[in-house]
Amino acid sequence: MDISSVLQGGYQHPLSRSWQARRTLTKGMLMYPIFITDDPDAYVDIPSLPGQARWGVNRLEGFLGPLVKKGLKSVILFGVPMLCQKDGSGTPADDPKGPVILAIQTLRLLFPTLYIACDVCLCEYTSHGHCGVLHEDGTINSEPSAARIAEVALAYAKAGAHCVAPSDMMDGRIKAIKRALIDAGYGNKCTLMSYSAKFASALYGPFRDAAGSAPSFGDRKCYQLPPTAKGLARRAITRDIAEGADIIMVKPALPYLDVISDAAELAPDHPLACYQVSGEYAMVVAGARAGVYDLRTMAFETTESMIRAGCTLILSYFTPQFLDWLDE
Ligand SMILES: NCc1[nH]cc(CCC(=O)O)c1CC(=O)O
Ligand SMILES: [Zn+2]
Ligand SMILES: [Zn+2]
Repeated sequence: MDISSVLQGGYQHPLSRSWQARRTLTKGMLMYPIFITDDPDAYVDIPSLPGQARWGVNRLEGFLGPLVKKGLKSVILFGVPMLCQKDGSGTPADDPKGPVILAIQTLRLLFPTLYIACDVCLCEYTSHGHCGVLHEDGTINSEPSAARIAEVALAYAKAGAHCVAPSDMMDGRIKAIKRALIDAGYGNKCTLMSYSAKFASALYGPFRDAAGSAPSFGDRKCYQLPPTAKGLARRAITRDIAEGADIIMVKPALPYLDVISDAAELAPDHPLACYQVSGEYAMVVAGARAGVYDLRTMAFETTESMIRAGCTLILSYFTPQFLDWLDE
């Protein structure tokens, strides 16, 4: 064989093959999404998200204690209110007795080393189920939406969140949140992670089921990006950097690896997150159950593809399993 043809043959040992990775998955790269509900003793399985549940605040110690021992470094909280009175501006989102604020305070006390991020959105708390404040005709009213989102983000920062992550997609919200954090003295206490390139995806189904946050009319296509919108995604990433985002996120992950790679090029000096969303997780689990592949192999393959594309942080429902797998 000609020398110039030799490629694989030079790396016959598994260790030398592992050196082909520019970066490998570590526990610190994983952020675990968890659902907090307002019945403090609740533990309710989510059938469309196998292995995931809605948790009451009193259950968090038993749920997360063993994971923190295994090396869990960060979580992102989603509020799932069942008992509250929803309204047009999502008033329960920053209720000081609401599940998210109580969970932040509880987790800070229980696990001093755990990094606590909070999803910030109105859809779980609005009567119409949309992510912002609406005009009378049902269209998004951007300015009051951004102002309201900033109010909620600041309340989470004041409760002790290390990171706020707006997933609403309203224009101008990154600037509004950064301003609100700085003006209230939280500019150097709280990270701002923007769901910058969030696409209108069919893969959010299990999440909406889990969070009870499906819109009561219409869809989210006017504020989430069309799946074909490579250019709009690039503009959103550039805009959010200019508006003060500390971390950029792409969501979903696997069908949008090119966008992750674009983000790595547009924001080379920022941490870059991606969210392997509920439907992606459910697909990987369903395929394994159908015998298409081995679950662990596929979980690693999908996650490593995101790292290869440029991510430094992955929001993953597989986090508890990876804490075991990465020790083996
Ligand atoms: N703003 C709500 C929100 N925040 C995170 C997700 C999706 C997460 C997942 O599917 O795992 C969604 C759903 C949506 O926008 O409809
Ligand atoms: Zn929302
Ligand atoms: Zn959200």
